[in-house]
Parts: sequence; structure tokens; C-alpha cells
Amino acid sequence: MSTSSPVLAARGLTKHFRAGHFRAGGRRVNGRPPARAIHAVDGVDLELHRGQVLAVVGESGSGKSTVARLLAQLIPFTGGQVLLDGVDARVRGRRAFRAYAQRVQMIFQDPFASLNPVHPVRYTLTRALRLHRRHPTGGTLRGAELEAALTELLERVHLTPAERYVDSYPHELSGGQRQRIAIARALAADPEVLLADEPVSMLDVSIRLGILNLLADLRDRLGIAILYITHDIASARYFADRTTVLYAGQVMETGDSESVTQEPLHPYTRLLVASAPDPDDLAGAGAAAVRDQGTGGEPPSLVDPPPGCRFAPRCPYARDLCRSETPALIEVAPGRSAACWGYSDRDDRPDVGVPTGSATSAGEAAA
Ligand SMILES: Nc1ncnc2c1ncn2[C@@H]1O[C@H](COP(=O)(O)OP(=O)(O)OP(=O)(O)O)[C@@H](O)[C@H]1O
Repeated sequence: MSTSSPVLAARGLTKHFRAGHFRAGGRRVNGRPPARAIHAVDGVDLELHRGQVLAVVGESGSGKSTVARLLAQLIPFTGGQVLLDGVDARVRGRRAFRAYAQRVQMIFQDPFASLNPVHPVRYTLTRALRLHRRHPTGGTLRGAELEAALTELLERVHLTPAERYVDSYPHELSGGQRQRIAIARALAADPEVLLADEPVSMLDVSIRLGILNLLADLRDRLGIAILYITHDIASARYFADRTTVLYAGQVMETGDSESVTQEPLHPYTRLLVASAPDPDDLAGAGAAAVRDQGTGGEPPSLVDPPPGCRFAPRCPYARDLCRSETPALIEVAPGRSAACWGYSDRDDRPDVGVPTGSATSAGEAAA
């Protein structure tokens, strides 16, 4: 658990997208189609600290990308706050956005789509440098200073010698090299935060590790705070200091990556860990129970989601309480929380089979 104050934080971050025009059954209200909302992200809290990676993991549709886009302020949020160094950082207008983007940069999943194929690397990086940096004498970055900055950027992402890459076009580069260019473009701003939305999922398995190691290097050498969005909990264990598990737009569990992946508290995290391909991602009896008792089924509809825990329909331990009231995040051990009634002191709590070796039992947790 980090004791420093976060560079970027979300408090109660909420995003409801407007959806179709009819209630189920097609009824109209007052002759006008009722507005329906997709509760893509609901009340999410998270913190990014300098020199640390936070992984946000979850299945497809759990709201991971929306969280990243909200933190990048590429889309407006419906509720909650984004805080930069503790200060409300909601941007209004282009200038404020540019100032924010100088400090908080995003890397996208698809390096093939995120680089313009008609421009060489030099053009892409020069544009980014000119947007964020000035020539020492003022004015636009140019000449020897520009060349030095281009070389330095390419070296930072380990594309050396720089002159081999600087005049290349995207189609001349591999997927991994393109993602390195996308990372270099983000670094042109000298950001304090990198929001990486599934940065390796479209890359060949053999080169994923290289990109994750590069990001780890930027975290360690430059002290950048990194948000790592992934559906692969095994890579979160390898790469992230802390991990937050998202399900149907809500945080289910958060803690240091080792504990979350090795001793998952929330039944949903146990399911994720149990279905991870890496045999090292063991999980104890809890995961086996989740797997054996079957948790088939789909995530709930995010349009007008029902009350209670959103995982309850798939949870083998769910009781009436889980289906009727939404559990808040409960601190189960220092720095470890789970949004599960099983860790509450309620008499009607479910018995979720607290994992062996877990820091506390349900009773202690609630004390
Ligand atoms: N612009 C939009 N308009 C309406 N609904 C949206 C929009 N963007 C996302 N959603 C919905 O919000 C929910 C969360 O989507 P999001 O892309 O954040 O999930 P995800 O966890 O990143 O999934 P994936 O891993 O498949 O990218 C989904 O139900 C999605 O359909």
C-alpha cells in the first residue's frame, strides 16, 4: 500500500451513456421515448501513484476502457470527480484540455489504428513535441534541438539507433515497434501519468513482454504513474503493483497485485483467477469452488441494472442480501478491499469461504 498522495485519482467516477429509446416491451412514456442509460461505470474510486502501475482488470464490457477514457477526459463524466494532485481537474474547453493532456497521456490498444499511415515517424513525433515543448529561445522546437528531442524520444522507447526508425512509415514497422512509437508520442509531453488501454492485447504474444518491460522501465526511471487496463489478470500480477477488479462498471476488489491474484477475496476475482490460463495463477479452494459450482452466465444488463451486487446472479454464494442491497467496498486487510457482503458483519451475510491465509476472517474484517 502506498502512503504517498496520488497524482491522479477518481472519486465516485460515473458514466451513464444514453441508450435506445424504449423501455423493455417498447412502451413510450408521455408519448416520448424514455431516455435509458447504460450504467457503464458506476461510482469507481481509484488512485494512481508516482512510480507505480495500477492494473484495472475485468471481462469485456466491464467498463475498463470507459474508465481510461474518463481519466483521459476524452469523454465527459456523468458524476464523480477526477483529481490531479488532489485538485478537481475536470476540463472545460480546449486550453484546459491541452494543459491536462500535458500531464496525463493515453496509449491505445491498437497501434495500427493509432498511427496515421501516410506520415513517417518523424512527422508524428515532431507534431507531438511541438505541441508540448518549446525551443530554448522560445517559439517552435526546431533544428538541432528538434533532432536531439526526436533521438531522445526514440531512445527512451528503445528504438535504436534512432536514425533507423525516424524516417520510417508505420507499414514498415512491426506491431511492437508501432506501439513503441505510440508510447514515444505520449512521452513527448513529459507526462506524469500514462493511461494504457490494453497496450499489448493486439500484439503478438512473443513481443508483449517487451512492451510491458518498457512501460515498467518508464515507471522506474521516470517515476511515471501508469494505469494498465487489461483483461489478463496474469499479466497484472507480473506487471502491476496494485490491481483493481472491475465488474459491470463497479469495483469488486482492490489491493496489491500479489494478494489479489494469489488470494482473491471476491468470488468474481476468484472466477477470473481460476479461468486465467497461467497455471501459476493458482488461487486456493475458493477459486476451485467457484469453478466447480459453476458461475456460468453473462454479466448483467447495464441498462437499469437491478439492485444488489451486480455479480450476485453468477455468484455461487449469493443470498437474498446480495440480491437486494449493493455492498460497499469493505476493507478486509490494510490496503485490501472487497465489495462483498461476505466480509461484512451482517448476520445474513453469505459464507464466501474466506481464502486460507487471508489476513482476516469475515468477523475480524468487520470489527
Ligand atoms: N459510446 C458509447 N455509447 C454507448 N455505450 C457505450 C459506449 N461506450 C461504451 N459503452 C458501453 O459501456 C459498457 C462498458 O464498455 P467498455 O468498452 O468500457 O468495456 P471494456 O471493459 O473496456 O470492454 P472491452 O474489454 O471489450 O473493451 C459496455 O456495455 C459498452 O457497450
